[in-house]
Amino acid sequence: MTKPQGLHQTVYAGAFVHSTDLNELEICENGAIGVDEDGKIAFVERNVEDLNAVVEKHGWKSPVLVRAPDCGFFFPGFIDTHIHASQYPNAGIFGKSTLLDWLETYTFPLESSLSSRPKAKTVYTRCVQRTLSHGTTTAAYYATAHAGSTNLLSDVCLQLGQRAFIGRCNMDSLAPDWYKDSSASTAVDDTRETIAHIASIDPEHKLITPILTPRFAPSCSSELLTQLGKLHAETGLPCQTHISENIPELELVQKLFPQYSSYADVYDAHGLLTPGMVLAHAVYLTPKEQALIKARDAKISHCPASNSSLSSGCARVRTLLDQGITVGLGTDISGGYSPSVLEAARQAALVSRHVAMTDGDAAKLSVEEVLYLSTKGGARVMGLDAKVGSFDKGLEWDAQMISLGVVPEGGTMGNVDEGPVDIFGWESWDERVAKWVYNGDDRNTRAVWVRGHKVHQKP
Ligand SMILES: O=c1[nH]c(=O)c2nc[nH]c2[nH]1
Ligand SMILES: [Zn+2]
Repeated sequence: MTKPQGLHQTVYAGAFVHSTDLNELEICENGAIGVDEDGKIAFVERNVEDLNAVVEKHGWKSPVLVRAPDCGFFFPGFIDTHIHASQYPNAGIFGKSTLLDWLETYTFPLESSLSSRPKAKTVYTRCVQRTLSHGTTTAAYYATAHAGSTNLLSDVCLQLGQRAFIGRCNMDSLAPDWYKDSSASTAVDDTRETIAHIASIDPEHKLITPILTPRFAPSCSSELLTQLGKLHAETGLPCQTHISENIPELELVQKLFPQYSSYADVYDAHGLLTPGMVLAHAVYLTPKEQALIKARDAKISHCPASNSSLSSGCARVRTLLDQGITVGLGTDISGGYSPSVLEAARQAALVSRHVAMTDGDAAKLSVEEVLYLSTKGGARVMGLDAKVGSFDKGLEWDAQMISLGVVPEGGTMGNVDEGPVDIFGWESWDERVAKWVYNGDDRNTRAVWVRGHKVHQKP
């Protein structure tokens, strides 16, 4: 992918909402954001009364104008810091299973079946279309152990215009014979093949970046973790894995890696606990592990819907944030049932209230905080905060246009197709945003852009 083709100077006018900090959401009712031909934000104007004067001030001749709907706003694209594209067909299918039996019963058979390229193409195309339609402009994907199908996922993301991190799943241990890497060295060779493929289709990683992906410690030999640690140091590529998701998994790690002091220490000892590492779940981290993660500046992907679905536990997000650890949100399809980061944000808020029932009110996450985690926090987790996550000059235009339903006078049912959020007109802007967080879905996502390119339009 080279310079975006066919872009015009565009002014996005109307309300915009974005996070400036963990606790702070800027809501600008009359804004104008200018996006240049490279898909970058050239100016952000507030309290705009005369749009022509703004355009003139910036010396723009005849830009394209895109207006937010009357009861709507522009919002940064969501960043899903942990999602298994290969598990998308199983979204919602988990019964009463928990992590280790869920992997055996549902997950390995489905992932293994994606050795079929036509099947992988169907699954990946639908997954990317679906997540785009929910406003996900960046996703950190797990594919499968197959290099060929993993490459196909990179192709699909590039073609459909989604910013993505693509990881071939490394697993040479404790998995069925019919679905695992035959050795550490074949696993690394296959991973190198996926890195080379991305270099051939997007050499500058403008949209697609490889991400090293040891599935989790129990499914990797020490030799494989060592080799991936070396590859991480050699290439500087980011890395993702799972950590401390449920109790039997912790016991398994203790059994398999008795020489290490903790789960986090296993990754650390293999050169994998670095600023480029994204650790999903982190439900049962000890204070010592949290301190180690903070010291190494590794990042955490909070996956609340998955943690509830597989009855894994409740991650202590407030504690992690208070330690200064960088946290983002993950849908974790298909441990999680929904491809929507908005749903993950809602679940993060609700799970934090369950935590508050035992730990106290300070654990509660606000609307502002969960929206931060789903955008700017996610960008920091993925090392993208100089590119995306908010509406600041110089960042790329990864954005979604949200519309909320306006209830007509008399309350007729005329416009229920506008989506599940009913705005009566007397709500403050803060309240409108809160209603979107707790009730909204993809029907409210009217259009989505990545690097200035429109990648989804509600039909
Ligand atoms: O939520 C999860 N999904 C997975 O696919 C997986 N593999 C190991 N551990 C895991 N956790
Ligand atoms: Zn996962």
